[in-house]
Amino acid sequence: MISLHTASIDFVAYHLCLYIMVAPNLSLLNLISTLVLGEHEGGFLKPSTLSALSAASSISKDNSISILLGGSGSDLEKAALHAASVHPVVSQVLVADADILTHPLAESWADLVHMVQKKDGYSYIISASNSFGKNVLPRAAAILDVSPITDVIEISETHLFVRPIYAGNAFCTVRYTGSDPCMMTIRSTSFPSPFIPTDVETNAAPISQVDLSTFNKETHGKSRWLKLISQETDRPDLGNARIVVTGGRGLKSAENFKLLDRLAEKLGAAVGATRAAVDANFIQNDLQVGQTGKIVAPDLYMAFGVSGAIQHLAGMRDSKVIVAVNKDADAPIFQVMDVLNNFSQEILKYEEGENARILKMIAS
Ligand SMILES: Cc1cc2nc3c(=O)[nH]c(=O)nc-3n(C[C@H](O)[C@H](O)[C@H](O)COP(=O)(O)OP(=O)(O)OC[C@H]3O[C@@H](n4cnc5c(N)ncnc54)[C@H](O)[C@@H]3O)c2cc1C
Repeated sequence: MISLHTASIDFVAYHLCLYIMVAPNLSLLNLISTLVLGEHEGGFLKPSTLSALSAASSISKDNSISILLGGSGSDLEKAALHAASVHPVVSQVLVADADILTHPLAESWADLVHMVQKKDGYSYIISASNSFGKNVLPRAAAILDVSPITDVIEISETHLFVRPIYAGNAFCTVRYTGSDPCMMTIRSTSFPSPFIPTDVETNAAPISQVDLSTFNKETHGKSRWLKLISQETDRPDLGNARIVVTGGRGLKSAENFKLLDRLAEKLGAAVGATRAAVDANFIQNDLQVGQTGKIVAPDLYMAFGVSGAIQHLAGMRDSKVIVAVNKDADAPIFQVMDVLNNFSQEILKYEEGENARILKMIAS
């Protein structure tokens, strides 16, 4: 039985009335909240997650941003501390401590995202457009019954986004009209992170554990983590390198590709390749740049024996300065290059800025 005292009815009526008067103005309060799917390695957030944060912070300055981290052990704890202090835009860090979340398996991660969203009701869920985000986010979106927007390169308004189509040959402006959450993957190269860690003591965001009591680890058996095969290298990561030297089929052999290695060594650059070079076994496929490879936007991109097919340009056309070395004057790469293959002459002409210094260094 429910019995309400008249005074309490007055109290409820008063507050209901107050709510109705205030409700139309709720939009002015701008209650935007964003969940960023965080990746970490060695106890630090990966640069791709910093870019996702940068994108989240560009939605609105009143955005309350949470980072979701998964995994276990000391790496997770350290990464949570890093996330909490990486920048004041981070409002909280959510930590899901479970072994199954250590690896980027889509089934378990998508279930986690679904669970967190059901509890906290975010307006946006953002991930970098890399193998992790491309794997997890669409699956989570399907479970949440919303349509994700992929490869966002610009956030024009809170629900207006720009993304490339036709392998980067056209840009499409998309308005999201669906219900919350608006889910998107962003191109890291379009949201460079200006974040530097803040003072851990004074600016750390709160860290909370995600309640995993309803997270059924047994239902995630459709895929299984086997192992990670990675090459130990001192070179910068292809996706984040400031300089990339790329070889195409024009290099003609794996032996000639080693010349690129030596150049990359000298410049502190990453080596890239075209699909034709990969298919010809000149180099391993994780170095492929392009539509079906990595997307890069370094300060300097040097293409040796690369024709410049649209599928390749899709992965590198946002590079700041493009140098092309090719014997065919009609090669499409010359439509996007800044410096011609007649090296030494052009280097002399190219007088300005940091890139000129780099080019002169190559020439010497
Ligand atoms: C669905 C799809 C996805 C694809 N995804 C990608 C992708 O992600 N990345 C990618 O790169 N490609 C991709 N491709 C392949 C792409 O279409 C091209 O085939 C490929 O990029 C060509 O590579 P290339 O420039 O090395 O080879 P080629 O087109 O054979 O060009 C070789 C170039 O070397 C030059 N050359 C030859 N000898 C010399 C010399 N001695 N000195 C200087 N220059 C010389 C030639 O003039 C020529 O321009 C994709 C294709 C499809 C259909």
